[in-house]
Amino acid sequence: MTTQELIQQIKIKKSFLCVGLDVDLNKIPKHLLETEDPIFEFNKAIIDATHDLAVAYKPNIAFFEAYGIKGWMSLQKTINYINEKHPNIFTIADAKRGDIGNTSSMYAKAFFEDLNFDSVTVAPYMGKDSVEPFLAFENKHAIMLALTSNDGAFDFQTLQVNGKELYKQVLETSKTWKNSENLMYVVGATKAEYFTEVRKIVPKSFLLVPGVGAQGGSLQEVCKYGMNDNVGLLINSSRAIIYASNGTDFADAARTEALKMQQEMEEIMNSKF
Ligand SMILES: O=C(O)c1cc(=O)[nH]c(=O)n1[C@@H]1O[C@H](COP(=O)(O)O)[C@@H](O)[C@H]1O
Repeated sequence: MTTQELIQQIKIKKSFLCVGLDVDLNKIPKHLLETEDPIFEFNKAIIDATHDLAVAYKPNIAFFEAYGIKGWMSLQKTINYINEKHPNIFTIADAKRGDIGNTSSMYAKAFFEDLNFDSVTVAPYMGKDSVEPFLAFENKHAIMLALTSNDGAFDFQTLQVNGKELYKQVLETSKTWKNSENLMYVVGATKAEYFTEVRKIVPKSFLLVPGVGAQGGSLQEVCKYGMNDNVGLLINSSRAIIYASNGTDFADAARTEALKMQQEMEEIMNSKF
């Protein structure tokens, strides 16, 4: 999907919500465990209940890999279901990859060619040649960790390097890489006070923002400092939406939570544009 198409969808749906698919068999409703593929059945129900309210889905690959070959097959069924039923929805493989060039090329093939995701999350620690292979695909995007939502973000990302905080250096350097227009960045909602600085360096880029809901970040604060003229934000919520209920009403409960977020987003968009 192109960035322009994503912007279009945000305008049509009045939403910049990304629903995170972090499926844990210990948390899903018990009746689904009797089906042949509980992870897929869970995802399918969540997607059916929220697709008109969300512009993106983010399966977190760890939650599939944890179940071995079966989990990987559930992932494939999930991405195929989204691509076939809802081709206008932006898909994110949250895999946080990045390795020497030839290895990164294979990771990129796995997520872009085999599974046909629109984007994959990558870690910047190994530098240019570990990220550029993900940028070589037309209409595909690498979403690079810049300032993450967890407490450990302060271990390295905010340390001073060359007289500035490391995350700023990461953002600046990445802009010099080949096909950098295919880059988006992760900035955690729990770090709302940093968005002004981030926007000084990457005013136009899309930011994937996890950390609202279960991690306590504020949608209003993020939008205040992080929104640009095209919205430029994908706000992810995983647990607060998908585990709103663990009863047979789980999909309806997920829809209610997603609707609350979408309505808040619509209000923000109406007041800003
Ligand atoms: O790359 C991510 O998506 C990510 C980066 C980050 O800084 N913090 C973060 O929480 N995430 C992911 O975003 C999701 C957040 O889930 P909830 O806290 O349940 O909404 C998880 O899949 C995390 O792995």
